[in-house]
Amino acid sequence: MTVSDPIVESVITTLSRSVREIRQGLIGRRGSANAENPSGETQMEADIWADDLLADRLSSIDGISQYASEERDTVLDCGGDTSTGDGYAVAVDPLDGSSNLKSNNAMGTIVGIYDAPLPARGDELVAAAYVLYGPITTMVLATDETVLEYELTGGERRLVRRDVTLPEDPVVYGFGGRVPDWTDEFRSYARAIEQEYKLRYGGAMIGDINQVLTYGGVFGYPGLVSRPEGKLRLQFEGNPIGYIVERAGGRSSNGHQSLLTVDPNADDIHERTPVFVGNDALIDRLEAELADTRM
Ligand SMILES: O=P(O)(O)OC[C@H]1O[C@](O)(COP(=O)(O)O)[C@@H](O)[C@@H]1O
Ligand SMILES: [Mg+2]
Ligand SMILES: [Mg+2]
Repeated sequence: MTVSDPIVESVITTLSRSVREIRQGLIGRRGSANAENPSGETQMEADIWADDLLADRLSSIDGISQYASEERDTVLDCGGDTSTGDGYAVAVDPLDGSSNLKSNNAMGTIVGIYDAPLPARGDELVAAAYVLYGPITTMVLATDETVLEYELTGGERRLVRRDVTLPEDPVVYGFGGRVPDWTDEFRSYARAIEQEYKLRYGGAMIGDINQVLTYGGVFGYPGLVSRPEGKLRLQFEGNPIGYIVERAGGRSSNGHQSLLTVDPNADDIHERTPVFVGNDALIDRLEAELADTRM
């Protein structure tokens, strides 16, 4: 099944065709690159390699005017002018959860396609997708029309689920950050959720989000006492995941409002944000618990 927007279709086709190579290329690149990304995190060899590969391929697509990623300081200009509506901007987390390379656990790739120059609000997304490198490789793609799940084999994508929707009865939860570093308000929310649902936390957001989309529930990486802005990045992680979960009938939040309505810091493409996504009722409860912490 192809997407009606030809630029989005080109990005998704290019991503699908690159995934086998990325997966194969992880072998031999599990070590640290002895370098830091702009967020100050140690980069793995595979982070840099996957970023170069995706930058090269996505930036050469007709209609893509900007490429940005977690692994590079600045936005890459690819021709065209996003501000005049001439082309889309792609924001990429080339490998999500790359610290899982060491222990050989799940990882992902995230792509947000914005109809605005970066950094942009999440409601400027026209599509977002993630690839999950699990026992099999799958991709979830959200557009304004629907959410689709594909299996990726041999460079091709095979539709396995149409109109992906969060199940109504939530089952799982997963929260990041060390418990002593949680705020009192978030801890109180987490304690209640723990009594009701099953813990699923794998150290790669994409793996955990895919569980939420499959079983229903809530994923969160909260603001911490030591780092109120949290860990995840708005442009590369929060917005695309918020868009996918909202399109699938759930909600996203930074603790107080939908991630898609947050005005980005124009000077910081790597801005971090608390991220919460999941079933409506669970995000409502979270926002009620955090209401008094609004700045
Ligand atoms: O190790 P922690 O603190 O649990 O953090 C895990 C979180 O950080 C991330 O790995 C951040 O993403 P990157 O690996 O792309 O930097 C998320 O995928 C995951 O949810
Ligand atoms: Mg990530
Ligand atoms: Mg990453």
